[in-house]
Amino acid sequence: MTKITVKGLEIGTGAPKIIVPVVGKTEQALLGEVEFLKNIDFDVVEWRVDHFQHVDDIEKVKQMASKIQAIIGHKPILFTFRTANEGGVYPASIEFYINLNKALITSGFIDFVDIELFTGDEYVKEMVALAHQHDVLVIASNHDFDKTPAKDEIVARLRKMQDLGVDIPKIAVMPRTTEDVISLLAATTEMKEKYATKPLITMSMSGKGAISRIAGETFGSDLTFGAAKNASAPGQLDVKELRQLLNILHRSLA
Ligand SMILES: O=C1C[C@@](O)(C(=O)O)C[C@@H](O)[C@@H]1O
Repeated sequence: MTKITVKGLEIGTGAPKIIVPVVGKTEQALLGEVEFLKNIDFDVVEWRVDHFQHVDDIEKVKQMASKIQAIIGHKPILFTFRTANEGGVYPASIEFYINLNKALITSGFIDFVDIELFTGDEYVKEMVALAHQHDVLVIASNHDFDKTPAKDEIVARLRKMQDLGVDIPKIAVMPRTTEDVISLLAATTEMKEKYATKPLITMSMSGKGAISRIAGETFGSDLTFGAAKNASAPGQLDVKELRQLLNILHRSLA
């Protein structure tokens, strides 16, 4: 499996790396969250721009991205415009989704961009090509906030993302039963052991699925989301406790 190194962070080896979301609505709230991260032990910051009150203003979004980079740019920055269909808070047209992502990919302010698989194969391929021209890595994503698809379907979606050329495939699903959590973990291991040529991110959401957010080193997920001030999805653990748990499991595996 190839590992990826971004701003000195090695992804795909050792304990899973921690991504912390920032979800501020106003400029002040957002920059406050980013400042707060200066004293937090984490690996990647995710700006969930769909929470930002000026998300519809591309110039303002670029300005904010430059401010975030100025504060915390020694760590990798992931730009995520989550659509309402997949759990985001701002309903945007596909045209706007594409334009905003393109503007940020070419801005020089981000290291990773999140692109949703279901926006379409051609679009994903186009974004991958553009991102790679600008030294930006692509995390493809898919979310099901209602249920957990069958194991084979989860593996098929992750393989499809990989085949489209993205750098990190990601899937987040909602468990209704403990068996659903086991399906997500089994899919992760199957993907990792049989097909993966890239690092992966998988998680089962909510309290029931929280085990999947700490056990990535065992089952094959290379990054995990933890909350600093505010969570961006159900089941995210506090970043400090998350690091401790990841380190405990890493030591027992070593
Ligand atoms: O895709 C994901 C994963 C996530 O939904 C989670 O369950 O931790 C949180 C989101 O902010 C992120 O973009």
